[in-house]
Amino acid sequence: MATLVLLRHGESEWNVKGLFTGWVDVTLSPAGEEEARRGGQLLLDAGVHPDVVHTSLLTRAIRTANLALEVADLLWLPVHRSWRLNERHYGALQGKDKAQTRAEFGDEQFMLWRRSYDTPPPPIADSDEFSQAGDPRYALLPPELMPRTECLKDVVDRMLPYWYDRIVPDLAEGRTVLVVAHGNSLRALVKHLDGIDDASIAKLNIPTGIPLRYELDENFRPLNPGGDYLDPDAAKAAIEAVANQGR
Ligand SMILES: O=C(O)[C@@H](CO)OP(=O)(O)O
Repeated sequence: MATLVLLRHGESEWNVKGLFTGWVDVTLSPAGEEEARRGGQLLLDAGVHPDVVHTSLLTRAIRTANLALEVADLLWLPVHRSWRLNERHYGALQGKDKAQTRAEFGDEQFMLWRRSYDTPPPPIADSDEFSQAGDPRYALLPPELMPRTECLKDVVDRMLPYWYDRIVPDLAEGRTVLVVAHGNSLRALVKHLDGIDDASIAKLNIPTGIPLRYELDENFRPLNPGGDYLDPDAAKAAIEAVANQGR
C-alpha cells in the first residue's frame, strides 16, 4: 500500500480576479498563502509525512509546496518539478475574464472550453502578451511539445508519462508522495486514478489548498476511490465555488 497526497495550489491573484490563467505565471494571493500554510497544517494534523514532492514549473504551485512544507517542518524534502504537472494551457483564453467570456460566447461554449474533455480553446498567438513562447523555463522543452492550447485530454496525455515514469517509482519504493499542482492537471490525474469517464469528468472540480489523500493498492489504484479530503467540509464548499466561477 502507498500513500499519495494531491494538493492544488492556494488561491492565486488571477483566481481572485476571475481570469483564465493556464500557463501564465501568476503568484498566490495573501489568502492563497494562508491556504497553503493551512494545507501544511492539515498534513501535520492528519499525521501524513510526505517523503518526496512533485510539482509544476509554475510559481503558484512551487510557493504552495514551500509554504505547506515549512509549516510541516519538511522544507528539506526532495522536490521534483516538471512542465508535465503544469496547469492546462488555456490557449487564447489566457488573461481573459471568465464572466465576460461567458457573457460574450454563451454558457454552452464557455463550459465546453472550461470543462469538456476534448474541446480546446483557440490557440494563443506567440505574439500575445500572455503567450509562453520564449519563456526560459521551457527552453529545454522540444518545440513540438510546447502547447499553444490544451483540452483536458491533452493534459492527460502529457501528464501520464510523468505519473508512470517519475511518480509511480517513488510510490513503488514505499514513499509517501505529495503532488502539488493545479486544478486541471490534478483533474487529469484523478480521472486516471478513479477511472472517471470522459463525460463525467466535466463535473469534477478540485478546491485550492486542501490536501486530498489516496491510499493505493499494488497496482497504484485507489483503495479509497475518490480519495479523502483532509478537511471534507471546507472541500465541499470550495468545490462548489470553483464550479460556479464565471457566474
Ligand atoms: O484559469 C485556470 O487556469 C483554471 C484554474 O484556475 O480555471 P478553470 O477552473 O476555469 O479551468
